[in-house]
Amino acid sequence: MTIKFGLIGGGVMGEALLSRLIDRGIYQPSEVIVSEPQPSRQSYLEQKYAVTVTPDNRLVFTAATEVVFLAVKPQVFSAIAQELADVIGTNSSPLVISILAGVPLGQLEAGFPQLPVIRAMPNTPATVGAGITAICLGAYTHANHYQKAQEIFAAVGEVVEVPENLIDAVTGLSGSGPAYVALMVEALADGGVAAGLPRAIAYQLALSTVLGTATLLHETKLHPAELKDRVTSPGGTTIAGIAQLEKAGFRSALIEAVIAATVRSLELGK
Ligand SMILES: NC(=O)C1=CN([C@@H]2O[C@H](COP(=O)(O)OP(=O)(O)OC[C@H]3O[C@@H](n4cnc5c(N)ncnc54)[C@H](OP(=O)(O)O)[C@@H]3O)[C@@H](O)[C@H]2O)C=CC1
Ligand SMILES: O=C(O)[C@@H]1CCC=N1
Repeated sequence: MTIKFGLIGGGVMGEALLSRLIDRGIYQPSEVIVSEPQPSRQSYLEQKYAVTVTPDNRLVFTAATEVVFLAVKPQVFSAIAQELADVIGTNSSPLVISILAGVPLGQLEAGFPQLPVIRAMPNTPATVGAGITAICLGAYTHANHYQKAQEIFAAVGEVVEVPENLIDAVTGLSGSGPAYVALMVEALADGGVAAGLPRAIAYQLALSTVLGTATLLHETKLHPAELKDRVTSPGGTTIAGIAQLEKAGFRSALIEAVIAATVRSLELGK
């Protein structure tokens, strides 16, 4: 069968995408080739997904007819672009999709001259199909490339299109955001333990509270401030907790976290 989808970098995000694309039948395992340097990781991916795995990025690039998906760390992008330089144009001009934080379309298009390129920023809930991905389109893309990227990222959650000048902010918010939320769940559970709850129950309560609140906001479209007001009884427990959060700069900490991650994303592209 023809190899249609090539994945360069079979790490956390590469595997998240790969597993859902195969699960959803968007690509058959026989249509996929993955390059990955680590032998233990190679055999893991080969056994789990029945795809072809190789250490050879050039082979992936030349074999894939539809899409080459870049899921390596931004720091190795230049080395990979150099490694692929003389095979670009020797295959069927695949759509290149990059999820590399910070690496701008300009650099991607310089690395893959004349090829359609899409820069994207997914997030780790993609692993369970609950991700959100922002995409921006390069200069050589057409409607069919946009549709292909939509199809691929819809397999792992929601998709939004943004102009490229917003993608670093997307990275600071939803790309990095799962770590902030995980930290919050952990800290809430710690608070429960400090207040006397057993660890397992504290964790269950913390996780369910975050999940339930997100579902409630999502389904009712309530404004977060409105939900906060509904929980907060006059002279009650919640306002006592909120006063403490405000004293500790909770909102400001989150705002500054998103800004710092956005700035770091911009730095990664320099
Ligand atoms: N993690 C996240 O939440 C998100 C990450 N991203 C972006 O996704 C990209 C990948 O991140 P993530 O999956 O977390 O990172 P990982 O380190 O888990 O995955 C990168 C993979 O690429 C492999 N690799 C390293 N060098 C090469 C090479 N020269 N050729 C081929 N493969 C190579 C690594 O192997 P080895 O381990 O042996 O070095 C590893 O398996 C990054 O650019 C990141 O900015 C985007 C959105 C969210
Ligand atoms: O931390 C990072 O750089 C990557 C990009 C977004 C999430 N993880």
